[in-house]
Parts: sequence; C-alpha cells; structure tokens
Amino acid sequence: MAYDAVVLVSFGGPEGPDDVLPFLQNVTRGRGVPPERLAEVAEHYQHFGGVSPINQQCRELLAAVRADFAANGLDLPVYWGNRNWDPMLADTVAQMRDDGVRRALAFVTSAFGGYSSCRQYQEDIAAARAAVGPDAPVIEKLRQFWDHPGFVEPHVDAVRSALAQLDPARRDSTRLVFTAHSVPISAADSAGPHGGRYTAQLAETARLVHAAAAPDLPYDLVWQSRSGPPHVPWLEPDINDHLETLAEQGVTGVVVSPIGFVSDHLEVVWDLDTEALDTAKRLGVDFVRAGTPGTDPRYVTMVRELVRERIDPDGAELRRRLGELPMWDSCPTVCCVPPRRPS
Ligand SMILES: CC1=C(CCC(=O)O)c2cc3nc(cc4[nH]c(cc5[nH]c(cc1n2)c(C)c5CCC(=O)O)c(CCC(=O)O)c4C)C(CCC(=O)O)=C3C
Ligand SMILES: [Fe+2]
Repeated sequence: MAYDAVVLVSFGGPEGPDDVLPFLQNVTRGRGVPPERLAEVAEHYQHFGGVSPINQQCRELLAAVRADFAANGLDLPVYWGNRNWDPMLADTVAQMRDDGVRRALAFVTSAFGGYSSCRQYQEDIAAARAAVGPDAPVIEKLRQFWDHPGFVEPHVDAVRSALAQLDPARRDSTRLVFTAHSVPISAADSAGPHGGRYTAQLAETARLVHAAAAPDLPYDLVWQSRSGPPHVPWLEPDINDHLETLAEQGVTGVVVSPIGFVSDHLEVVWDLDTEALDTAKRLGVDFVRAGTPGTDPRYVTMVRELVRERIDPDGAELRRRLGELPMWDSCPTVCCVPPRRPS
C-alpha cells in the first residue's frame, strides 16, 4: 500500500480570549457537559489569556517530525489538523486533496484506546473526509502507542528528574502518582474491542514507567479533569482526593506523572500545576509534576517508526513495544462504541 502523506491530528485549543467560548462549544456540542462546568473551564483558559499551549506544542512537534523525516530520508509531507480548533481537520484534508494526496497515515496525539482518545479521532477523520467529498484522501490512523519506548522512556526520564527534586531523606514517605484524563465509567468499560482497554493500557504504561524509573517506590494510577454532569459516574479517585488520602497515610512528597498525555497542555498546566499543586500545598505535601514527551527526540523518532511499520516491506519486524497487552493496527468496527448518553 502506498502512502503519500502523514497528518498530525490533535485536539486543538484556543489562542486568544475570543476563541475560548466557541472552542468550548466545539468540544462539548451534544456531549451533555453542564453549563457550570463549561463556565469553570472557560475561566481556566482565561487565566492564561485565553491561550491554550496545545497548538504551539503541535507546531513544535510538526516542525520536529518534518525535520526528523527529512534527516532520515522519509520523503512524506506532514500536515496538521485539529478536532476542535484551527487548523480544523476538514480544512487540512481539503488542502491535502488540493495537493494531490491520495492516501495518508494519521498520527493522533493520544497514546491510548477509548472513545475520546481513539475512536472519536477516527470519527473526526471520517467527518472531515465526508465534508471534503469523494476525492478526499483515504486516511488511516496509526496504532496506539501506550507501550512504545519512544513514549515510555521520556516519561521515565521525567519521573527520574522530578524525583531528584524531592528530599532524598524522605524517600520512604515519597509516592509516585500517575494520572490520566478521567472518562465516564461506561466509556472505560467499552474501550477497545473487548472493553476496559483505556484503563488496562494506562495500568501497563504506569507499570512500565514505575519499573524503569523508581521500582522501590509505591505507586498509584488516578484520574484528573473530570467533566460531565455530577450524576454520571466517572473514573475515580480524582488526583485531589487522592492527595488527601496520601497525606492521611503519612506521605510527605509526591511525584505526579501525567502518563495520560503527550504534552503540557491546559489539563496539565491548570489541573495539575495549579489545582493539584494547591491541594498538595494545603496538605503540606511536597509536589513535583513530571514532564511529558513534548518534542523529546525519542518521541519524535517514534512517529517515524510508526510510519515505517506501515510502509516498509518488513514493517511488522520494526514494531517496538515494551508491554504485553494485545495491539492492533486498525480498530474493528465494534471498538469503543460510544456509550448511550444518559439524558
Ligand atoms: C480521554 C481524554 C483525553 C486524552 C486523550 C486526548 O488527548 O485526546 C482528553 C484530552 C484533552 N481534553 C482537552 C480539553 C477538554 N476536554 C473536555 C471534555 C472531555 N474530555 C474527555 C476526555 C479526554 N480529554 C471527556 C470524556 C470529556 C467530556 C466531554 C466529552 O464527552 O467529550 C473539555 C470540555 C470542558 C470540560 O473539561 O468539561 C475540554 C476543554 C484537551 C485540550 C487541552 C488544552 O486546551 O490545552 C485535551 C488534550
Ligand atoms: Fe478532555
């Protein structure tokens, strides 16, 4: 199968105060997020002048991937389109069509399975192609990469350097805490071809990062950034509640590693660096947040490797991974079927 382009597909974020509300409307259209929650999140964005860091992070990743492709003789143009904000994916796909692209591979900025992390991006791609029409390029999503060394190793190093900032004399009361975006329990239950994959993959990433970075420390996997109406159950505990529990147990310091994310976007700089940090301060717990892959060269190389896996004749042999959970290239149609939303 010949491919003639790669497209980076991401979430998108506002880049000024006037973008915030229309962006949030794009994110939450038809998703039953209460207006109070929306107002609260709008404030988080306005706190940063209405600018989410995510688009700039995508520009930097795009530049790094283009440079890496060029340096390694991979002669494919790299495009970029978002789910929720400019550059919108449909505009990007129209540009790809105008440039004569026939068949492209999509790198999505989420490592995991699940509706929000995987299936919804495939729906975004399908909707963008439908908007462009019958001559839109075919676009195939690259595989999930929760256990790829190019994703795991930057998290490992980030945990190591975060730990180095805590008092070594209090290592006995230090805890490693991994976080990921909470999702409705119904979405977690239906993640992947047989359900439960979002949490299972996160548990595997946590296990791999813990084993390589700090095997002597106890660790937990908890959740952040819960949305939705209060009566709908989401994955728990929340990081803030968990910090309370840890403080009660006598924990004096935490390294918080957001393994659920690939860059320091707003869920990281607000929900962790602002909110969770405040909670930890109030509890008298030392708190260091570990970094995310961002444009780590190993992560950038991973993008090229995922593409090579699919285009090289010996591609299957190129697959690097550290975990043991089942892995697949294209999702079956029954994968991550969106749960019915309670009204
Ligand atoms: C699993 C997951 C990821 C990780 C995978 C991935 O990376 O895609 C993720 C990432 C992100 N989520 C983001 C932002 C938002 N997510 C929201 C709402 C929601 N997220 C959900 C899940 C996830 N979200 C869900 C189930 C909802 C409820 C509404 C719905 O059913 O869809 C809302 C609405 C307001 C609110 O928070 O209630 C916002 C603004 C940003 C951008 C940050 C920035 O601007 O820098 C990023 C990277
Ligand atoms: Fe989200």
